[in-house]
Amino acid sequence: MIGTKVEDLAAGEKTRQAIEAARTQNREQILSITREIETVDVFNIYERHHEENGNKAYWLNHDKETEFAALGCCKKLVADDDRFETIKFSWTKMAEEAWIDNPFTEAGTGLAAFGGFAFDPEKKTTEKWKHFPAGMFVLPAFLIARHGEAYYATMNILVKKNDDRETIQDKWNSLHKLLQEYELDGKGSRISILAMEEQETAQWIETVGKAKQEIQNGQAEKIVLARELLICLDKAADTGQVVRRLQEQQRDSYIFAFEIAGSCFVGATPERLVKVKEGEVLSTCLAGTAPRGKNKIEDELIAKDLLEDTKNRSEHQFVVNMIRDVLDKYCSFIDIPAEPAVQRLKNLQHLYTPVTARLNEHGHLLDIAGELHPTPALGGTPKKAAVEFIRENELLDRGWYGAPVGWLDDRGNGELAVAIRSGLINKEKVSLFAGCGIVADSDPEMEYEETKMKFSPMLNALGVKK
Ligand SMILES: C=C(O[C@H]1C=CC=C(C(=O)O)[C@@H]1O)C(=O)O
Ligand SMILES: [Mg+2]
Repeated sequence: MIGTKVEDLAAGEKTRQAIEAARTQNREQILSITREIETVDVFNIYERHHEENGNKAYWLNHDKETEFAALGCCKKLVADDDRFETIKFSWTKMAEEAWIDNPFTEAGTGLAAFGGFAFDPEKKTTEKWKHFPAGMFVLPAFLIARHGEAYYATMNILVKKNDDRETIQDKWNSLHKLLQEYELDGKGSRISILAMEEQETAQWIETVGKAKQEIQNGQAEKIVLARELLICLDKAADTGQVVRRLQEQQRDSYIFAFEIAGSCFVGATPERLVKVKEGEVLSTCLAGTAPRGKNKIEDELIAKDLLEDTKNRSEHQFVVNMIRDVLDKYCSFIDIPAEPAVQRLKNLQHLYTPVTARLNEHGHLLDIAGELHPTPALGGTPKKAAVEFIRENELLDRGWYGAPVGWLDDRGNGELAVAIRSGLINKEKVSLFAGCGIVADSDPEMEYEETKMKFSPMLNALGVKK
């Protein structure tokens, strides 16, 4: 692994500088070393890695070009108030101060952090989300990454004042060892569901009626309401298996998993919030839903109806308008097609409008994310009124559901997806979440059916057939 021989890393200039700085400044320094490695199974590494009460994360972007296994924790950034700004500030500072030995320019190599945000920091949090704060990004101890056909390993280490070259070489050697150990094939056991319980179905439908009333009274134009499905398994879920099934079944989605002290937030989302790559900005408007047909012709007819349906089109247009307004502040050359297209997923179809733009000089991914979140695909319009309605009326704690998750690197590159089609796994207890956009002419029963479709990807990943 990592070539045929273990490189003498300690001889590197950055290593020397980090050790020297730790001594002279008498404080810990972050040292980050990246090298290209031979082909590995990134997911297998994620699946097999285990640290009691530790952190790990997995990310596979929707076009399958970027894949990360982020293992352990070198440094954790946590934020409460002003969370997007706080994370941006602390991440930028950390990146500036770190000693980074990364010979590659590819976005996502070198120093990169993984994490996300809670949907609404002002909502009272419940016990089950206790490990998922308002904002949290982790600089992993080890990062195994695939960018296209190239594979990289990164070690992030806190160099203390008494550390020497040997300490650093030992840690690098342990990364080698870990990669060798994980070269085995991983297959887990099956899980079965003991009980499944919808949370307050009748009340949920009532809340949809209340949201419609709010809209008819002119307090809001759109409000997204979510509901929760509680599942009890016969044994603690094999979260690796769940991720593996999501990968196999949800081919056009972002696959993510954030495991923190035994709790795992996992999902397969089709919705990009924002991506920045060398100043190029990509965002996605995704709202408006219909089922898949039984065959090609039925699929086409449903898609045509979806494109012509005024209720779904209005749901969608709120998202397009808001994303345009936010990007206008931070970008130039904004390109948004006038009409949506249809995006087909395994279990449903969505109205979809891709957005591209060029980031202005001082704009940052987290500035855009902070203003976009929640877009009217997850919050509503206007944002403030919708979020307040959700806070007061929704009977569940969304935690990280519906909020941005993803990664950031030290050069302003990164990607955040909207964490939908997801669930929180706490051993044998699982909470799945699904929501839908309520507009003036929503039918509560139909909205309920729509959320049912949106549970399918996670139910299938848990091994439940619809
Ligand atoms: C809130 C969810 O979906 C959003 C994204 C796409 C389509 C949506 C809709 O048509 O209602 C929702 O706005 C969810 O899947 O939990
Ligand atoms: Mg909808």
